[in-house]
Amino acid sequence: MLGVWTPDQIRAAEQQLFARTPEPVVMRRAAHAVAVHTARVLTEVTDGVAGRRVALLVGAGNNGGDALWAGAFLRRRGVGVTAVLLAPEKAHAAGLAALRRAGGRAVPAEGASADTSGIGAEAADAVERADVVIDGIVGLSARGSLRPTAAELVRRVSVPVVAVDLPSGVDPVTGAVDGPVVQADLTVTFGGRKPCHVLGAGAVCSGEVEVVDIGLDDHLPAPELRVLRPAEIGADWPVPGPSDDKYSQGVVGVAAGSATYPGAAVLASGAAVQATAGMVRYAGPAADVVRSRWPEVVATGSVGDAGRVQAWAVGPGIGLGASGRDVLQHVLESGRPVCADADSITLLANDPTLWDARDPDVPLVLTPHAGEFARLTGQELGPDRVAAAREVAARFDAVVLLKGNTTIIAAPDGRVLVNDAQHAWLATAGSGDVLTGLIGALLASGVEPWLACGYAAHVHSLAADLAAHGETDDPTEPGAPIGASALLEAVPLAIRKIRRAALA
Ligand SMILES: NC(=O)C1=CN([C@@H]2O[C@H](COP(=O)(O)OP(=O)(O)OC[C@H]3O[C@@H](n4cnc5c(N)ncnc54)[C@H](O)[C@@H]3O)[C@@H](O)[C@H]2O)[C@@H](O)CC1
Ligand SMILES: [K+]
Repeated sequence: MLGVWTPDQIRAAEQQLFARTPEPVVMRRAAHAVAVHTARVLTEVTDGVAGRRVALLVGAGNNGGDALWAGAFLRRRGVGVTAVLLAPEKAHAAGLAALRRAGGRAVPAEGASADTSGIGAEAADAVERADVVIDGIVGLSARGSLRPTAAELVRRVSVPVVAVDLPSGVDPVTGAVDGPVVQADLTVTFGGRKPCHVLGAGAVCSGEVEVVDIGLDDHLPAPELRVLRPAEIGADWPVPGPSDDKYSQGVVGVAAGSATYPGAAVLASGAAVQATAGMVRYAGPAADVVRSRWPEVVATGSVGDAGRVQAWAVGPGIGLGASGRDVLQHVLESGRPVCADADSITLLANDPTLWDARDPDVPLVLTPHAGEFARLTGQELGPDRVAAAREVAARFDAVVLLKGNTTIIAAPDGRVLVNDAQHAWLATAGSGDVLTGLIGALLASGVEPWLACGYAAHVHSLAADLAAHGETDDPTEPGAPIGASALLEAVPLAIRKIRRAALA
């Protein structure tokens, strides 16, 4: 797993490091890495380093200091470097001196200009003629989006941007963006990923993220968030072994859909079929439709007749009436792990006595989208989705998978996984039903619920990406919209892909 640490965790570790290694030494390490990566980007876009031009956007703090020192290192490789100072009187003194000693220039961002923007002519010229821009406007101490002068400079950038630590304008803790922001091609960060690199708009604005070792590792506590690597999901994805039979791999029960709306039943059952090789039982009024689409599913009319299962996936399309409530109650009373989605979340929100049906020792997974989350908690979801998911996981003693372009998976003990889809192809009717089936199947196979959600979320978003790109299988090519059936069809491709990653 990749760790993600909050700015507070990083700052505390940094203080411990500074007790042993002086701050300027650490900053030079950080800045040197920025310079090395910028040189790589320069080579990619201009086929060379010496004689190329780099503009540094420099704010008031140490983030700007990193940029200035990176500029000094680039000067040594023959790059023409101009620092554009957003707060000239507050610019990092040692970094600025290092840049000047190395032959770099520094100009104020504001000054007499040819237009009404207030951007000085030299600053405008530096940004517009640069081959690569380094964003050192603001880092870990960022508050809010870019201020007007910085925003105006950033608006003029039309070349690749290397962000120091994080793209300026994103909230370091939540990844939220509510105004002008830097869109980086590459973010060079220090010691470990920060939440803004993996959450929401921040993840998009970060571009590629390079983590540089500056000696913080020994001082970092357990990470606040974690991101699963495809290879580890692939290595752990349940597949049959020589001694397995259909029962030993886990039987999943699917309680979804209705006679009028059988789609949810077909999709959730199909996802369970595609996810693992054991057995899928369907229980509900769409039994005939499910059987005709998925002949391998053992389908019955009601949960009472379903037979033994190792886990239940319940909710999509079961309705909010008495029959849906009965289904949910039966499933919760079964003493088996349950993935409760869609209508079951609303049913739980409408009737809190349903919580009494649950055996507290048996894992429960809740998979709300923002609307269901608000119903369940009685309050709207704010920008800090991680804190919200963690709080609700603890409150309901359940694993909470909060849906969105960035999926947050919180366990009751506070562990949080993040899955950033990096695309929006999953925004299609029925995709949630597929996710429910995937999670149910993994629970039945005995995968720990928090990980089961992480595995399912990853395969779900990967399958959508593969389906959208069809035969090209190339995410840099334009994709085409998909429906949930195409998503479902791509699930085996996605599983093969992560299993292949595990072999590499
Ligand atoms: N934490 C670490 O381990 C290390 C941190 N380093 C660098 O230090 C940075 C943090 O430095 P600082 O704490 O000095 O803070 P920043 O450089 O992030 O911010 C400096 C100042 O900018 C102002 N500011 C906040 N939001 C703003 C906005 N939206 N627009 C304009 N100005 C804004 C604030 O008043 C703040 O004091 C990191 O991001 C990283 O680049 C590195 O030098 C190496 C080690
Ligand atoms: K920055």
